[in-house]
Amino acid sequence: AGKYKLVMIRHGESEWNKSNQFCGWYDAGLSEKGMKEAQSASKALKQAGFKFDVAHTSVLSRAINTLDIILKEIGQTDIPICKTWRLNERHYGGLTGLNKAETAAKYGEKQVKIWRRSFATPPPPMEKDHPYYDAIVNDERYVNGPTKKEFPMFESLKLTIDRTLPYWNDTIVPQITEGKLILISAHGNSLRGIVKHLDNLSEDQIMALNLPTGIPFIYELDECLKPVVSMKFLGDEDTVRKAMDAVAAQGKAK
Ligand SMILES: Cc1ccc(S(=O)(=O)Nc2cc3c(c(O)c2O)C(=O)c2ccccc2C3=O)cc1
Repeated sequence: AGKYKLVMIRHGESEWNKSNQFCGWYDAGLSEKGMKEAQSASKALKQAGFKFDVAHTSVLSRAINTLDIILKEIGQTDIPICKTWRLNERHYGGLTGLNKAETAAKYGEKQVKIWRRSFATPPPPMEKDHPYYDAIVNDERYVNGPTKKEFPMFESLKLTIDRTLPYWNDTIVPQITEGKLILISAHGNSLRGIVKHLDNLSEDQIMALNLPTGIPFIYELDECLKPVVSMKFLGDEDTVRKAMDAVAAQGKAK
């Protein structure tokens, strides 16, 4: 068993996941299904009996609401919650709001394939005339950052990881080494940054990994924060098996 434990969860399905649109920094809410996923995650966490000291999440409602549902269910709504843009989902730039058909129609299948397979190729920027430009850029939830200079108009997976890891190293790691039990409720791509770093995964390996939504997973770390237990899913037998099969299958997907 490791010296330190850490629990993470990718938020449940959002209204825009359901309609298969690039969500990114648009503040879509959880769908009914997404709320149910958070509820069942709560039961698994309650079962496990974790006593969290602090929680970290993004500034987007779908991750915050997932965390709130969990903390209510396990009766730990009194712990500090740290919200940071650095745990936000990847910013999909000009693709924000587009669905699969619109993306292919606008940019072509070839370009979609390139984007899909690349670690450092960014999507087109979100221009000032984008329907969600003002709502996102002027949102007061960003008063504590990013700065005007840092505010992304698009992100590759590489750029997303590069802005998530400083928060992991500078804020979360010190709390772990102080012995705090931490819960992180975040997004597919910001959690990829943490998992890639912890398990020292390659760019291809992390791109092949799609974390399941709404299923908590544990890392146990040794005194050097090296994982002795990686991505241990929590839940009933069926949920855990499905999650492990899904993650394993993707790893093989070419
Ligand atoms: C909203 C949506 C569009 C396209 C698809 S897809 O079936 O073509 N699969 C797909 C597509 C992409 C991606 C993807 O993972 C994927 O499975 C991306 O990661 C991606 C990243 C930056 C720009 C564009 C893409 C991207 O088009 C799924 C969902």
